[in-house]
Amino acid sequence: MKIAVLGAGAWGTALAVQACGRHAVRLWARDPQQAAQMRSLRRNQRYLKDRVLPAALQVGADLDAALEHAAGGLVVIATPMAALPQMLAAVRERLPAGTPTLWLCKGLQHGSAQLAHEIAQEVWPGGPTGVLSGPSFALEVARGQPTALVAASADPAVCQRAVDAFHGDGLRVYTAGDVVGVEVGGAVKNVLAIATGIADGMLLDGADPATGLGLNARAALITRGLAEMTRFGLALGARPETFMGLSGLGDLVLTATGGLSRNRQVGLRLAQGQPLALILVELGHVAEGVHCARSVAQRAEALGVEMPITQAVVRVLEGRWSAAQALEALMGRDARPEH
Ligand SMILES: NC(=O)c1ccc[n+]([C@@H]2O[C@H](COP(=O)([O-])OP(=O)(O)OC[C@H]3O[C@@H](n4cnc5c(N)ncnc54)[C@H](O)[C@@H]3O)[C@@H](O)[C@H]2O)c1
Ligand SMILES: O=P(O)(O)OC[C@H](O)CO
Repeated sequence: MKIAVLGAGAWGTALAVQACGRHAVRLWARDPQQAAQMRSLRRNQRYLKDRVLPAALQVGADLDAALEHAAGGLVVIATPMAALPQMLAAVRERLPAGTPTLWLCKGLQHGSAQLAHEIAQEVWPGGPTGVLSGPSFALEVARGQPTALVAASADPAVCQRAVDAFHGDGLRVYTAGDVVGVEVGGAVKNVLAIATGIADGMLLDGADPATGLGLNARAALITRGLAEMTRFGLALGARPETFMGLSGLGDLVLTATGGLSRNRQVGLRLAQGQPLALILVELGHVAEGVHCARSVAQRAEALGVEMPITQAVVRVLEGRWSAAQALEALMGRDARPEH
């Protein structure tokens, strides 16, 4: 199969590397200098430097050439959420016959608070599109470590194309029809990973500094966070079982506890009092939870869905609350039934 991966960050590079053993893969980088460096060094020095790029992987900065390569095969959009509308518009314009297209980004659009498939409905109504999500640190996939993903689309043929492209060689790709649920899980887990990072980074008198507020607190945040994610998703029309799957509980556990998570790292450093702007510059990668926390909170409020952990993360990110104030607010809430 001919595949174009649009976006040469950590995740796009990892999936391109994984697929190029069996398919003709072309990886598009928006920066011509980065593309040239990747071709000469056979490494993505900026975003995924630990993995040598296989000789078979084509890398370039010509978007037309990448899309032409993928005609009739598969397009994978691996940019952050912010670039999704322009990427979808490019695919629609340059591949008018319609080539199955998946996005990997996890978030809500800043401002409109739209999920990815809602953007696609506007930009490319009826296009053969879907989402590929699930618990997956790029570095582990690039190294060939076992990973399970889920491809969701209203069109089963798009899910099948994702399976044909990526299933095998250490990757399992499950399929689903619940696009809303899969996208909500991917977006909200990033906000919750910031929350657990904050909790794990806080210092409490008499507690082990290595575990911050403690392991009890971390488990409580993950569980109550899952309840928030599920409430929000159900209000948007998702199916409850999706939140027990790879893109819900699976990705939440990975991102909230895994040291490789950028969103968790943001939380850990916020708890130490570091300024957000500095954290983001030093991170050098996108942390989607930072960009979408406010959108999740706004959309939940409009739907009448209570998301106190998300609200607390928004206030800490905006500098309106310290980590200690967020803890006080969450622990001070009235008692209530669990379900
Ligand atoms: N890294 C992971 O492990 C991982 C896993 C699953 C999903 N994701 C999601 O995939 C998306 C990309 O993550 P990443 O880790 O590759 O990010 P990254 O920060 O490593 O790289 C982002 C890439 O997107 C490019 N980019 C940024 N703005 C762009 C624009 N306007 N137009 C075109 N390209 C643009 C950058 O040049 C860079 O190549 C995010 O939504 C992330 O949540 C990441
Ligand atoms: O590093 P993060 O926090 O962006 O998370 C990466 C992936 O989404 C984990 O599945």
